[in-house]
Amino acid sequence: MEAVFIVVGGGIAGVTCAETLAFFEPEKTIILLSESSLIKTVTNLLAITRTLTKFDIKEVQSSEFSLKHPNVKLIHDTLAEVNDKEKYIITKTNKIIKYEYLCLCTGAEPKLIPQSQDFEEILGIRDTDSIDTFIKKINNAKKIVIVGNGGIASELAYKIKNTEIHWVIKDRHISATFVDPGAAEFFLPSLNKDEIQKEPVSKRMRYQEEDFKKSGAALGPDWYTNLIIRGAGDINIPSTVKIHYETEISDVSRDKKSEHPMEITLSTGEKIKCDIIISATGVMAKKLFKTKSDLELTNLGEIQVNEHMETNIPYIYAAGDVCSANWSIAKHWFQMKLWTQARQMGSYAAKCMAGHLNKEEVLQDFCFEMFAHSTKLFGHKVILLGLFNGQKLGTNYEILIRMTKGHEYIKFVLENNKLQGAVLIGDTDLEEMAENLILNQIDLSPYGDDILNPDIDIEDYFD
Ligand SMILES: Cc1cc2nc3c(=O)[nH]c(=O)nc-3n(C[C@H](O)[C@H](O)[C@H](O)COP(=O)(O)OP(=O)(O)OC[C@H]3O[C@@H](n4cnc5c(N)ncnc54)[C@H](O)[C@@H]3O)c2cc1C
Ligand SMILES: NC(=O)C1=CN([C@@H]2O[C@H](COP(=O)(O)OP(=O)(O)OC[C@H]3O[C@@H](n4cnc5c(N)ncnc54)[C@H](OP(=O)(O)O)[C@@H]3O)[C@@H](O)[C@H]2O)C=CC1
Repeated sequence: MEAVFIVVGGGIAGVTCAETLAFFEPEKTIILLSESSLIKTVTNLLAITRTLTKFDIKEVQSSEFSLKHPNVKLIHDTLAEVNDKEKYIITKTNKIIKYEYLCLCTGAEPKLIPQSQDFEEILGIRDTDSIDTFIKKINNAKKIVIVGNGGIASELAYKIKNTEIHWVIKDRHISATFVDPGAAEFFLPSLNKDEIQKEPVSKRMRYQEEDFKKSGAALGPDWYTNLIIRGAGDINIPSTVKIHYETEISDVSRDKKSEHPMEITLSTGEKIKCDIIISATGVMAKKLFKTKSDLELTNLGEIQVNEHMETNIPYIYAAGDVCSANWSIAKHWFQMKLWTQARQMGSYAAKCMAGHLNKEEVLQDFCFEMFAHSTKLFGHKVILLGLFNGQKLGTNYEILIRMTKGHEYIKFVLENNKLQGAVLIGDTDLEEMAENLILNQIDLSPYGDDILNPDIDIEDYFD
């Protein structure tokens, strides 16, 4: 078997890469090697600003995907080996497929706390398989521990019902991978769920893959939208979330006879009994295949790519969570393992491969000029732009904040009176202006603190 392009991985990076190739190279053969038969694609893509997009995620069967992209052949298999000398791959079922260009989009997997090796009660969340296991276990749990302080921990602490939750974090404030202490303070009231949630008792999964191998692609944004995550506690008693700040799990033990069989010991010495432990402690690149030549990796095992998403091995590209941007990056951009970036990288890698094939120069995509992330945390709309937490700025920056409890939290990060980043929580309607100010580096000294004065329409200044 042979193809001009082989894309490995059925996550958003791989699927977008294959779709983009299908668009630019409709006459060429493209193979998408995917472990699962459900394909997640993006629909209703809408640009909110130059760098922010809004979209829906749609799951389609492979047959539907093939109908839409007739020159993409879907193969359900696992990449086992790449012979980059003779340019072919070998799959787990011993298929040999020749390629001209190969793009590795094999994603990542949860990086669990070390004690997970000894206890099956320590769970990670990544794909539909892992969420199935989690739902089954949590349905019987009255007391749980969540460890980690990023996106997944924040979502779970907010979303889980009818359970006593102990949230163990290393930092002084919640959701530290995304926000500063001020924004964390803004979020805290949303965690105290003093009302009983009046949601339907249905436990329908958003992602139904009953007949297929489920493991694979990361769940991605809105994964819990139609998912009721309930523990075994009294339905009439709301969840409680106790946050254990500035501490880590130093030990885990099990006593099967106890009402709550697991016990964790924190670095502070405190002991907590619980039924399950969720380790939401980040991800590590998934690279379980062999290559003839050595792929250049970071010390975290991510595949290094240059400004054209090319690895060090000729004709092999990589995109999404598995890769690390190893180019001279723009001042206001940095990599985070996010859905949007995986999609952008997949699409850009496809353009680069097509450009390489046709000997055309491809300019780097504009999306790598400025970091932009739109999400929802604790029920609030959150937009993060540029160096939103003063990343890369050392101590030489100023912060302007405007906050209305329960309504909005706006933070501008300025260096030499120029906007470097922004946190916009709530319906602020400031994303377009903030984006322009960051991209154009307009001198804001004439406006002073008025830039965040709610009585002044800042946009008038720039008309
Ligand atoms: C619970 C959860 C919620 C999230 N929420 C958000 C959010 O709200 N916003 C956001 O921006 N990001 C979010 N993310 C992160 C986002 O989902 C990921 O960054 C993104 O999906 C990564 O896409 P990817 O295609 O690079 O990798 P993956 O989705 O991991 O896909 C990799 C694919 O490669 C396949 N694969 C691996 N090895 C092989 C092999 N050897 N052969 C064949 N196939 C292979 C895997 O099966 C998988 O299908 C969330 C992640 C999780 C887990
Ligand atoms: N709304 C969104 O945009 C969402 C995005 N995601 C993405 O999905 C991926 C997985 O999410 P998640 O697992 O939350 O990963 P994140 O990388 O977001 O967060 C991991 C957190 O765990 C902490 N941590 C790491 N190791 C330990 C340890 N041994 N003990 C205690 N804490 C530890 C990290 O702290 P430190 O950084 O100090 O090491 C960090 O606070 C990420 O790429 C994330 O960005 C997930 C859900 C929602």
